Amino acid sequence: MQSPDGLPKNIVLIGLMGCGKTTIGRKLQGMLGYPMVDTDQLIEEKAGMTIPEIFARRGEQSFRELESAVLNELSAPNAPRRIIATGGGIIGRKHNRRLLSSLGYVVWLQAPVDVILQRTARNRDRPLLQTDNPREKIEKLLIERSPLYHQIADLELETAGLETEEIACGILESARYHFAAKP
Ligand SMILES: Nc1ncnc2c1ncn2[C@@H]1O[C@H](COP(=O)(O)OP(=O)(O)O)[C@@H](O)[C@H]1O
Ligand SMILES: O=C(O)C1=C[C@@H](OP(=O)(O)O)[C@@H](O)[C@H](O)C1
Ligand SMILES: [Mg+2]
Repeated sequence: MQSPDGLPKNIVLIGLMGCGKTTIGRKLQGMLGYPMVDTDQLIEEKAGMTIPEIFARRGEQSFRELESAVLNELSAPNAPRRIIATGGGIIGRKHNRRLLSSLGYVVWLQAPVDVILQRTARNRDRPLLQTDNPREKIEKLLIERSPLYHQIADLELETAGLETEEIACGILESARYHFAAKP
C-alpha cells in the first residue's frame, strides 16, 4: 500500500514505563495529523476506572485481560491508520507480540534506569512502581522485558538527553526509510 507521507502502516511505540511512549505518541500525532491512541487510555475507558483503580480492585491479571482485548480491537481488519502508544507490559503475552508486529512499524523507546526513575517519580499512576524500591522493580522489569521488546522492535531508540521533537523526527525518518526499502 502506498501513502503520500511514506508511512503506509501504524507506528507502534513500545518500551518500559517512563520511556516516553505516551508523550512521543502525542508529538507524532501533531506532526502527522492522524490520530494517536494509547492502550492505557482505551483500557480506562473500557473499564470505567483509572489504571490504579483497576489494579487495586481487580488485580493485575484483570488489567492484562483488558489490555489484550483492547489490542485485539486495534487489530481489526480495515482499522484506520494510527499512532499506537502502548503500556510497558503489553509485550508479556506472545499473542500480543504477534499482533503488535503485524500492526505496523514498532519502535522500542529506551532510557537508562536513573532517567526512568526520575520521569516516573512525578506521579503515582503506575501501580507497579508504588513499592519501597522502585529502582529494583525497574531493573527487574528491564531484565525480563528487554528480550521481548527486542524481538518485535523495528527500531530501538535511546531517548535520554533528547528533546521529544528530535525523537519524533528520528522515528519518522527511520520509518520512511524502512517502508521505502520494504514497500
Ligand atoms: N524525551 C524526554 N525528555 C524529557 N522528559 C520526557 C521525555 N519523554 C517523556 N518525558 C517525560 O517523562 C514522563 C513519562 O512519559 P510518558 O510519555 O508518560 O512515558 P510512558 O508512556 O512511556 O510511560 C512524562 O512526564 C514526560 O513528560
Ligand atoms: O509496565 C507496565 O506493566 C505498565 C505500564 C503502564 O503504562 P506506561 O508504560 O505508559 O507507563 C500501564 O500500562 C500499567 O501501569 C502497567
Ligand atoms: Mg504511557
